[in-house]
Amino acid sequence: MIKVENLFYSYTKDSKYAVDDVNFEVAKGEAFGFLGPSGAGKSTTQGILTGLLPMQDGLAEVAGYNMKNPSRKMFNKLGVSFEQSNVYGKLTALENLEFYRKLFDVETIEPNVLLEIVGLSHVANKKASTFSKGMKHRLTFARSMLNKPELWFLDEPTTGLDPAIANQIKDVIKEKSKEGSTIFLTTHNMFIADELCDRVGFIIDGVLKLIDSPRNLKLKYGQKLVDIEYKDGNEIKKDSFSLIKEEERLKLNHIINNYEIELMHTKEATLEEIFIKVTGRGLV
Ligand SMILES: Nc1ncnc2c1ncn2[C@@H]1O[C@H](COP(=O)(O)OP(=O)(O)OP(=O)(O)O)[C@@H](O)[C@H]1O
Repeated sequence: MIKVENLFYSYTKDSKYAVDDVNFEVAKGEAFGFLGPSGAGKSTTQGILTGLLPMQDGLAEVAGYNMKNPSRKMFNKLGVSFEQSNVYGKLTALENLEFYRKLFDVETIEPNVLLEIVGLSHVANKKASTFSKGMKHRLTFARSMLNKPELWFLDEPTTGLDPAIANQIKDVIKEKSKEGSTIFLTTHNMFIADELCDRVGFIIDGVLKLIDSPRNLKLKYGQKLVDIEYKDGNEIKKDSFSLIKEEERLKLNHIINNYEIELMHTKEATLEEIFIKVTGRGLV
């Protein structure tokens, strides 16, 4: 669904690249996450793939269209929900969706249905200018679903939303993913990436450092640890052991056999820890 080869982009049109020789593919039906800190090149890549930024160097194919020469028809297949996306303040939530609906040549979803999904039904007839940032965000998200997109671009889909709404949005994304939509999601939130994505790419300073599934990354880079709390006389002791190192496993066995265990659980490496291991930098 997306094919990117040797993609470069420079805002200054020199050798200072915001996207620096990036290569990846996203298969149909896959949920792919672009993970990186602020300024890594996520939005720039997404901008090129959605036609907001012109192609400079390399190859980018999106939904079968070459981005050197994208066709208007391509937008019938895409859904785009970016943080800075426009909603018209003078129009109501419903009018906004009705307006955008007319831009598509394909079958669209009833705006009222979408407002229900994103929890904005009660303000359907209120002007968008009166909305909070989170509400505008949800309206943009609803707009991005109008044309039942085959390929859905989501930029920080849950940032700035209260936890209940964020969960609702995550559920919608999971549902669409199950139904077979291809998702290209950019975020610096590793929990979102871990929860929603089949594969993630780590990008930093415009360079895509590695791509793999969250599970493989955890197996490859994570060190399985067991945290344990146990009673030693009247004292509660805490310890942490690696399941990989023989010596530590023996110590763990010794504690299990000789002490009363209060609490014990395994701990996986998080994507954030792996990101730091791979790139030497954090996600913020
Ligand atoms: N319009 C612009 N003009 C000049 N430089 C820009 C412009 N937009 C982005 N950049 C630079 O390009 C690089 C990549 O930025 P980009 O916005 O793609 O990062 P990002 O990973 O999306 O960050 P964020 O998570 O903050 O959105 C950064 O060094 C940024 O300063």
